[in-house]
Amino acid sequence: KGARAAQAGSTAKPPRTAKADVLVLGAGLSGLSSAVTLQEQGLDVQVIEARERIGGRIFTRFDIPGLPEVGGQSFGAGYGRVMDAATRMGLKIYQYSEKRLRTKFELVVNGGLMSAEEWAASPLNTLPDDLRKRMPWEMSGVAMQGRNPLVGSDDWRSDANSVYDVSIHDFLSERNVPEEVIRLGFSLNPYFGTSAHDISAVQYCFNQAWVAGQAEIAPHVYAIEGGNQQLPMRLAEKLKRPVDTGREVVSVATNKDGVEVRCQDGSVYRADRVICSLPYSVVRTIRFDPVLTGNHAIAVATLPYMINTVIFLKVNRPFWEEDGLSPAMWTDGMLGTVAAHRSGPNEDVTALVVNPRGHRAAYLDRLPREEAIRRVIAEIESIRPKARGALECVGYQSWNQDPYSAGDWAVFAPGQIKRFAREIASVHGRVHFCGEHTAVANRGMEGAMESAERVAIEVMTAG
Ligand SMILES: Cc1cc2nc3c(=O)[nH]c(=O)nc-3n(C[C@H](O)[C@H](O)[C@H](O)COP(=O)(O)OP(=O)(O)OC[C@H]3O[C@@H](n4cnc5c(N)ncnc54)[C@H](O)[C@@H]3O)c2cc1C
Repeated sequence: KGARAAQAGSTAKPPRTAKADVLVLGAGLSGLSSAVTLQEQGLDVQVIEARERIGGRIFTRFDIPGLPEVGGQSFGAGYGRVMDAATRMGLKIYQYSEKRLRTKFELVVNGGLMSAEEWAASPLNTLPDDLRKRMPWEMSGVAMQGRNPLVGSDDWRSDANSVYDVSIHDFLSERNVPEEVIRLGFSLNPYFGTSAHDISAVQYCFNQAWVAGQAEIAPHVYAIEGGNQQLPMRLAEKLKRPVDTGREVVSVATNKDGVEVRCQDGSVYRADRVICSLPYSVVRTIRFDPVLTGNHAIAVATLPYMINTVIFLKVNRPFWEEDGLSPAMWTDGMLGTVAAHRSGPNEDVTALVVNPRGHRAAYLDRLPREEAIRRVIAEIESIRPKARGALECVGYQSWNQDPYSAGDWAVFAPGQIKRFAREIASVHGRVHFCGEHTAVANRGMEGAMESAERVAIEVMTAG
């Protein structure tokens, strides 16, 4: 409890007692969006939030030049709900420039830089002959090409597709995709899970179908001017009752009169209905009375969350101009990927964003923070000697170590989609569930908004 309070930066406010029609747990995008909708329908809504900050997994570092995003970065042309909400909140959407998106990766294998030609000829490259000239980061696309059985992005939960609910490794292996293609594409810098073995093929197929659908509308990527976190902040400003921050929910009890929610600091809230928007990685630490049951309980207890860390390194000298290479790197080591953050009118590179995922992020999590930072900078300096003395850590977010997310986005292990995807947001008496993990046809921020819409209708139509 102490550690959580310290992480939340909570300022020992006195405990509160309050009552509302609807209590929303969590002031991320899904919780706030459902709260605003229900308020528009005339309900009295109170949102409570553990952190002192609004926005959850949308987190803009307003204090770092260039306003880098620590969480939700960007969105595609099919993010209708996000775009509509941003416009309604008076925010401006801009299109990422080509320059910002297309920073060329340098390849780092075994701790050393390799050009495309060197990679093609390297004994470390054990790809089949026809793929030797392709780069490792292309392998997930190569493997999935022409092999996605999903028709659209909303049929991933159907009975017909449950036969593909095996690991992405087994799915591809059965289709004769070579081991090395699978390893490079799905186990080194995985977008989902920690390796090709612990993630459902349907998860990847769903994502691929969804991304393709976005690109079909328009092949562009967007963000909110001045930082994505402004969207949840503006939504919060619309609420008649201010969001109660620094209140960490520890129990949810339902009786014949309604629901009682208790917080770690002793605050007690009562309401007719509760919307729980917290990630299941956190919900599983909360006491429910009566307890959750069936496949919903299994989902809450076991749904895995991505291990993902975002590290911002301020660049005091453009060392890449000295070694003539791109600042961005794809590595097969501890750093994961290193992206170049561009800001300012000329879109100069002002920071490197190191993004280890899966086992590599978990490894860094096990080190004391100072040591992790030291090793990350030392690793870059070893790969790029001209970077010596040029880097300074200005932000370090391990989403896995953060007690209020306990991971990044939700992912499905093999067999879990078939087992519980359709019951993942079952109504528990007077308690309703939303959040990106419960979305059906979308992912990320748009998934959070989609789930908010569904849960608001659920509450409005409840007896
Ligand atoms: C590194 C990263 C990159 C991403 N990139 C993208 C992207 O490019 N595009 C995209 O669409 N999406 C992206 N996402 C995902 C997107 O940010 C999330 O899907 C979305 O913000 C989730 O919203 P939510 O409301 O479901 O959950 P959350 O934002 O997590 O909201 C839940 C809220 O509950 C609060 N809470 C937790 N525990 C308690 C408790 N015990 N008591 C009270 N409150 C509690 C949390 O503090 C939080 O505010 C990214 C996420 C991360 C982390």
